[in-house]
Amino acid sequence: MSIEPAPAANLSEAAREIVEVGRFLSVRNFVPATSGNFSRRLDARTAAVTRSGVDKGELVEADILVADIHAPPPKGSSAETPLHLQLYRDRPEAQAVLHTHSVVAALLSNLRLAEGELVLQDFELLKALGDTRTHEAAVSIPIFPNDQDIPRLADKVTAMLQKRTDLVAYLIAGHGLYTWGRSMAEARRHVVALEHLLTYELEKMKVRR
Ligand SMILES: CSC[C@@H](O)[C@@H](O)C(=O)COP(=O)(O)O
Ligand SMILES: [Zn+2]
Repeated sequence: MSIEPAPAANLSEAAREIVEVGRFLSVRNFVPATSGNFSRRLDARTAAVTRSGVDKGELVEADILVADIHAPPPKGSSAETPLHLQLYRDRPEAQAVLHTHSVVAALLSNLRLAEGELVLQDFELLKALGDTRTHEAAVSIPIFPNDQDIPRLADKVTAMLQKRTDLVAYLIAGHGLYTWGRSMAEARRHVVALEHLLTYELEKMKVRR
């Protein structure tokens, strides 16, 4: 049975969810310094997105800006806003998008970039991702080379999302993780589960050396 998407949020609910998730991810060291950015869909046309350059563990409501998903990003919003808006266009069911910068996401994506993807398999925790129901599933996480040209990177991600309807996340090499969900709770669960799964994968590489 698939999970019903959470209803779109009003701006103050969305801001509260974003501030809360920022604290949650920051205490786990998933968004060091001013890294990471978050968003929450408001309706079919708009999303709330974090301001650029602030510590994402110390967000306040005024750091949450409203973006039109079909228009250029609002002034002052995250440098990576195009990656969020593109996801709301490509995945109508997406209600929240979270971007984190953990050590394991940056390191493993660097080490495995040449493969173009990580295929996660044989872990019980895979069942925390989307509609995955068994550890026997193979969950693919594409890895894109890092790029300071965010619109160009967003175009590459869009091309991938159009081909692959099964995706729940992607990595940017040496940079971090993007994941999304049908609610903020689901997106947050994806971050936590993926952090563990990436750690398992990295440990597996050490054991096999
Ligand atoms: C502090 S370096 C990280 C940034 O370059 C970027 O990748 C990032 O995640 C945060 O950018 P921001 O513009 O604050 O949303
Ligand atoms: Zn980033």
